[in-house]
Amino acid sequence: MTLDVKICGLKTEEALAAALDGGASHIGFIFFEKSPRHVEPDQAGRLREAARGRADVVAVTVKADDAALDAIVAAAKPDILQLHGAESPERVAEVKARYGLPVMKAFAIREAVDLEKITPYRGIADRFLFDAKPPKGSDLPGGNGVSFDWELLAALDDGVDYMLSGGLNAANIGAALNAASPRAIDISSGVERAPGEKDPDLIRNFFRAVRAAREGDAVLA
Ligand SMILES: O=C(O)c1ccccc1NCC(=O)[C@H](O)[C@H](O)COP(=O)(O)O
Repeated sequence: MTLDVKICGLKTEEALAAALDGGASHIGFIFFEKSPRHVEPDQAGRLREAARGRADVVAVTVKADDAALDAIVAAAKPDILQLHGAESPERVAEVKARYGLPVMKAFAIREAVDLEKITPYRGIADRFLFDAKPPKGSDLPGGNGVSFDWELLAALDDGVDYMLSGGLNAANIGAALNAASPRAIDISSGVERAPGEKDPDLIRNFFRAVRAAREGDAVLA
């Protein structure tokens, strides 16, 4: 089985190159002003060119309105829209129809009941992203570097396509892949030297750890 790997919150050509050379299937740009990873649509539009034909570009937004999404889609030309706020199933359907792009809907998970929240989104969202709940006081709905109990994901049926996210890093990715069987993983803080500052060496190290955990999977070899 292939494993998609998304490196999220990229802001520099150097970090982007490390992600693409490492074998990232997805790269994420954050459009959320309070985030240390925030990029303007034009900046993302310039950076995304390096990913063309190599990785899918994911635009991460939080309850963005049409005007904001119009600007992001026009400039950054994403392949996928990640909705990381409290967007309703109707809003997810509306966004999909408006842009003709696949939508990945994020959910914050702490306990089993949180996974039930995906039910009305099934058949609407193209993929789910399961992240941890933000710690108290955090301004960010994502990118907090905290993980949740991966064992909870065992309760999902095989039809649920999800990206495992939240607090992943080179030290825990082996345990995460053992606990759950995701088709996709996502990392941000775990490859940063400081909030919002991606470290190319940490990105390379993460890919090495993923490969080691998967014992030479062909997709990442
Ligand atoms: O990363 C952010 O700053 C962010 C801000 C607002 C909404 C979403 C955000 N990140 C979304 C992601 O997909 C992150 O990769 C995900 O939350 C995992 O982050 P981390 O726990 O730091 O690996």
